[in-house]
Amino acid sequence: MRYAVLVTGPAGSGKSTFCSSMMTHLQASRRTGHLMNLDPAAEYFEYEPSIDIRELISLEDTMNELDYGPNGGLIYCFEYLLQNIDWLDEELGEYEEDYLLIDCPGQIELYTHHPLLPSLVKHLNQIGFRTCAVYLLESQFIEDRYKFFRLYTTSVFKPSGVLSAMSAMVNLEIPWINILSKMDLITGGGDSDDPNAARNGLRKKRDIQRYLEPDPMLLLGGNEETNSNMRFHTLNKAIVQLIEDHPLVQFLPLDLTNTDSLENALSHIDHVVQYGEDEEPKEPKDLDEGDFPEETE
Ligand SMILES: Nc1nc2c(ncn2[C@@H]2O[C@H](COP(=O)(O)OP(=O)(O)OP(=O)(O)O)[C@@H](O)[C@H]2O)c(=O)[nH]1
Repeated sequence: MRYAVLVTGPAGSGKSTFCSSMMTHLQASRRTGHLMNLDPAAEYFEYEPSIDIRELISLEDTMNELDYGPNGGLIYCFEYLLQNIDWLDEELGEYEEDYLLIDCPGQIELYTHHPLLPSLVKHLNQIGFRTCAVYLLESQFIEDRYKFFRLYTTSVFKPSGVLSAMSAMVNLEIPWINILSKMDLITGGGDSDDPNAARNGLRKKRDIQRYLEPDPMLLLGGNEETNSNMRFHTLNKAIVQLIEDHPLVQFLPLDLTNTDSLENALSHIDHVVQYGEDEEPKEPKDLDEGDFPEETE
């Protein structure tokens, strides 16, 4: 059996860094894998991919020759890949390695409502790959609970981290792991001179648990909402209800600077790609109840 992991997530969420850390970790664990780049606009890789869509087609050439913008160009590149799927089959050859890690582009439209990735997954299944996806969301999202949970406004309405993960899951319909990336940036609050820093850090970790299994109750009592449109509020209320009624999205925290955390992510991937998703996902190892102090307020 061959295994493939689609590494997805918004731009800058850490997909390429995750792929290269995972490749290094696989090697250190005496396991093997191959990295495939699916981003026709990628410029630099810390870990050189062995299969690269840019050898078939590049975004820059597409934009120059067809006068497309970056989003239209990306879609064209994916359509071109699917029309020339023999190229991919040839590149994949007889790989029987542990994993094919597929580093995807950062345009979330590709995951949330285009049929292109589902078509690619279907093809991989047909040629004998068991496929799962990881969806990375930056841990900084939890610093703004509105941005994490529901619609928020800049100049336009934008879907939150939870909503975009949810719509990608629904669009792709394959075994799935959501990962909260860049956990090394969650310092735990307070600087090192602060005598309460360690305690604050643990309290912050406790809050994080409410984001790993998204608890929309975190939104109650907030007053950061600035949008005065009643219909916006009503819609957001319905979204909160939806998240509560359908707890589809859960996150695994990942700190790439910590080998145990990487191993934990890899063992989740191993499990999900082989057996599908558990009814009861495993508890993240590094956030046991015992790690947290009693709440005093
Ligand atoms: N501190 C920290 N920084 C990270 C981590 N992962 C990625 N970064 C940084 O975040 C930035 C984006 O990382 P990438 O791996 O290129 O993200 P990406 O999702 O592949 O980006 P696109 O391909 O543009 O969608 C880079 O500056 C990385 O060095 C992490 O775990 N911790």
